[in-house]
Amino acid sequence: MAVYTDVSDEDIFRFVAEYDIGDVVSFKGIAEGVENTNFLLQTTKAPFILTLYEKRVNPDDLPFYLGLMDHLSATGLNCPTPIHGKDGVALRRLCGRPAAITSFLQGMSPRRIQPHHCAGLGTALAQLHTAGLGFEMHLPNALSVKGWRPLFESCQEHADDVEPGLGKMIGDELDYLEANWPHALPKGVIHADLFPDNVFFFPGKEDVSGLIDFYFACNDLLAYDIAICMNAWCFEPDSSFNVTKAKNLLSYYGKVRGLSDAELAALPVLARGASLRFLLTRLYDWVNTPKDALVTPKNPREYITKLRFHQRVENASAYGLD
Ligand SMILES: Nc1ncnc2c1ncn2[C@@H]1O[C@H](COP(=O)(O)OP(=O)(O)O)[C@@H](O)[C@H]1O
Ligand SMILES: N[C@@H](CCOP(=O)(O)O)C(=O)O
Repeated sequence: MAVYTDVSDEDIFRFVAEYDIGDVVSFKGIAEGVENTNFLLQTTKAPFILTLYEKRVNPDDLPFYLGLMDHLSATGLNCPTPIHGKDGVALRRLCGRPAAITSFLQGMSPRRIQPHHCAGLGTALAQLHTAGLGFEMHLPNALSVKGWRPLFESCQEHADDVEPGLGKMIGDELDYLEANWPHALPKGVIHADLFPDNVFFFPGKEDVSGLIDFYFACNDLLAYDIAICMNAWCFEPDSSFNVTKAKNLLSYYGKVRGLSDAELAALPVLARGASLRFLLTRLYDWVNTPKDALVTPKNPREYITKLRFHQRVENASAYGLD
């Protein structure tokens, strides 16, 4: 349950009066999500999402996230549009926290991922990367290769509690990635957390209906975002890699934004990096989340398996490309 901050009826009536979005009809907490507090807000005009930004989001980064959603919406990408108050301001405060209202997106995240979902994802991801090229603000990725070692050092002593030998495995992998990271690949705005829960489809339709949760978005290598998606979408529940899903993701991406030979060649190392990034944040949460916390931490072991798979990959043909 991710409602960390309680908002009273009086608070919400007062807050909504600062906008031109009609009157409150209903207002309820959303259980899904882990980072922020989200409410579904129905007014006399439309449904909206109200988000209160919790401790893990750096308030200094919020103008980037909201500005990016404004920018992407203006290009026609279907993502939450920040709603500006009567004074023109989108980022406000509610119950002591930074807060914003965004448009509500119709659609559902897929429960059982099928190969056609990965095709739709590939198209949507390339459209996002292309649309992001015109966005002028800049936010470096705090969770890219430079950030991984300090993150590991903050939880290293507990790594072997998750799996014996994990500390050494991560240390060796960090050495490899720091020496081989492909810094010169094309850069731009990436979503950086485009897991199935952040991608909506209409039932029975192949195209993505919308993308949400831009609160890890940043500037980094575009192909690194593809590697994150490959990990999140192309492994089966039994941990096997589904090459058809990967092929769909990569080939539909390539129809919108062509991938260079250098990007394709770098996919195995990028996929190793993407595995390590989520292994580390999950390991950190695993050892730092109190037993009675509202949200159950995600299992780091899933990303140990994914990392091992990519360590054995020699080139991008393992991902279904000729
Ligand atoms: N703009 C939106 N339109 C529709 N539903 C949304 C929107 N934003 C968030 N949600 C709902 O709220 C849930 C949590 O949102 P998310 O941004 O993933 O939270 P967190 O950042 O805390 O992980 C989503 O799974 C979705 O059900
Ligand atoms: N996708 C991350 C956790 C972040 O979750 P989200 O609800 O903000 O998308 C993971 O799987 O480790």
